[in-house]
Amino acid sequence: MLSPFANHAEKLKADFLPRKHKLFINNQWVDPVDGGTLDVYNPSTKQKLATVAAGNAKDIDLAVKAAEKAFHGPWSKFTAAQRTAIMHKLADLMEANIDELSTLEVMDAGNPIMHVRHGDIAMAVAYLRYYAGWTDKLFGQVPMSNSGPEMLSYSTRQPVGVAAAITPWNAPMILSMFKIAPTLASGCTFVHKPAELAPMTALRFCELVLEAGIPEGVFNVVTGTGPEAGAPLASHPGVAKVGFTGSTATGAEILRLAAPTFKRVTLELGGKSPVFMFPDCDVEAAIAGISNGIFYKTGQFCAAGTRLYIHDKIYDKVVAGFEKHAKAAKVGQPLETDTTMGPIISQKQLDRVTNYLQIGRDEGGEIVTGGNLIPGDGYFIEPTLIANVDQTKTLVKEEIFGPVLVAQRFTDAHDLDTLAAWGNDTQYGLAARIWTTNLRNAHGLAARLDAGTITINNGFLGDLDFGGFKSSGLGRELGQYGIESYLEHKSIAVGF
Ligand SMILES: NC(=O)C1=CN([C@@H]2O[C@H](COP(=O)(O)OP(=O)(O)OC[C@H]3O[C@@H](n4cnc5c(N)ncnc54)[C@H](OP(=O)(O)O)[C@@H]3O)[C@@H](O)[C@H]2O)C=CC1
Ligand SMILES: CCCCCC/C=C/C(=O)O
Repeated sequence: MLSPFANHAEKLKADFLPRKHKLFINNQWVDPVDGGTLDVYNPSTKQKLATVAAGNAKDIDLAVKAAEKAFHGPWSKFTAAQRTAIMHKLADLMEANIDELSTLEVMDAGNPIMHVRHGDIAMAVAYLRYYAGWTDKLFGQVPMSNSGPEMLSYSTRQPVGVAAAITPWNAPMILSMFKIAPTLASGCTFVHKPAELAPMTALRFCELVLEAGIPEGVFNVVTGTGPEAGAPLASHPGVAKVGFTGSTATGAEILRLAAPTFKRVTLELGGKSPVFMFPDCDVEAAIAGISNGIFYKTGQFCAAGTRLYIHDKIYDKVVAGFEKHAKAAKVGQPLETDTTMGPIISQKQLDRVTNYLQIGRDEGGEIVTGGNLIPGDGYFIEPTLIANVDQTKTLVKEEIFGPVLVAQRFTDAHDLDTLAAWGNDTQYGLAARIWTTNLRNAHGLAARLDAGTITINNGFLGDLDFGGFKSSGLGRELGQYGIESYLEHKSIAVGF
């Protein structure tokens, strides 16, 4: 069946993709100073998609200087209402181009079109509009004075300055938007280093920025590698804030790079999120939840529920149910609208997943379903469930970042403290999922778990902020907390 998105793919192949892609600095498309390039590949075909510029420290310096100038330029005179209006205009442009943007992101990152079109990109538009509503709600305070009527104290908030974003390949547009929207709402300016494996929507987005009329220097994109472009951005003295999503190891490096100039840093890092399934839960809903949760982005999702703790009474039913969903899943070309799961992003990531599967086997794990590569053009692998594991096993502790679940049993003999201790027994604390209709189990376990986002009878994310405990990160994105790190607080005391 020809995908209704195929015409967008053809148009992109004929026009946007073959262009000489440059860096976007000061509202201009510019060549990188040293002229480097990087090839970008489609993970579902292994074919070259495009060639982009490989920026380095010199280009980062130009971009940060443009952003610094813009921070003090016309952008600083924009009223809150004007920032709101321009953000809505950008959101309108995203909506007008949503099928094309979604198709481009699918070709670049490999996630299924229906997830990208109706999930990632639609949500990115929603987050842009959400933060457009925050521009005039960034209040300071006026306390009752401790010093009596002789003094008036008040606080104000102001944008921190240049905000850098360093983003990964698994959800390129939405993870960028987690940073773009609060940047624009707060009045900061922006320099973005997208992932070298999937930078194409970040570049197409710059054209919408131009069309929306965002002033020069406010929004800049430097493509390139982590060490060559990401590191100089994270350490640049002109940058006030770094928002990073990616691996825990690189997050630690970002903190180190940002420390000498005391940048505000938010990190959204890895996860190994537990899923607790109690016998009183809606078992079919829970099976659908764990299945969709691991099909989503082929398990390359930081908050994926990957460690199952299933009550003995429903264990066999859940495992059989997942197997049925896994066998029925359509793993394949992500531009086809009935595709359930796309490819892994690259050979390196596929090797990482298969290496973990081998470790799982070597440590005595039983592959209940999946475990095999799927022959074809891209980096495809079956959704996999591994049983016969316990807390000591590598696959229960480490982030795999692929479509792999590990399952363990619990019984009535295990109390909430024991379950929470298992849940908390990793370096991570990003998300946790609880399936039960018992209020005591639901809220009692949620209270005991160290995780930034806990869902109860819902397998995805919540409506509030997003971020993690422990090695899963620092700070929060989204919601009210998500804009805090883009603002400084200033306390002013007036004597009479
Ligand atoms: N939390 C999440 O959502 C994600 C977690 N991961 C985890 O990370 C593992 C490895 O993936 P990987 O792509 O290497 O993730 P990284 O954390 O290395 O990459 C994320 C971003 O950081 C950049 N980067 C890399 N090194 C540096 C550096 N020294 N200074 C500044 N920026 C840098 C990358 O650039 P470049 O693209 O050039 O590498 C990319 O833009 C995955 O298997 C998964 O476990 C990965 C992606 C997302
Ligand atoms: C439709 C909402 C998608 C949210 C994706 C968030 C991804 C996070 C990550 O993997 O870091």
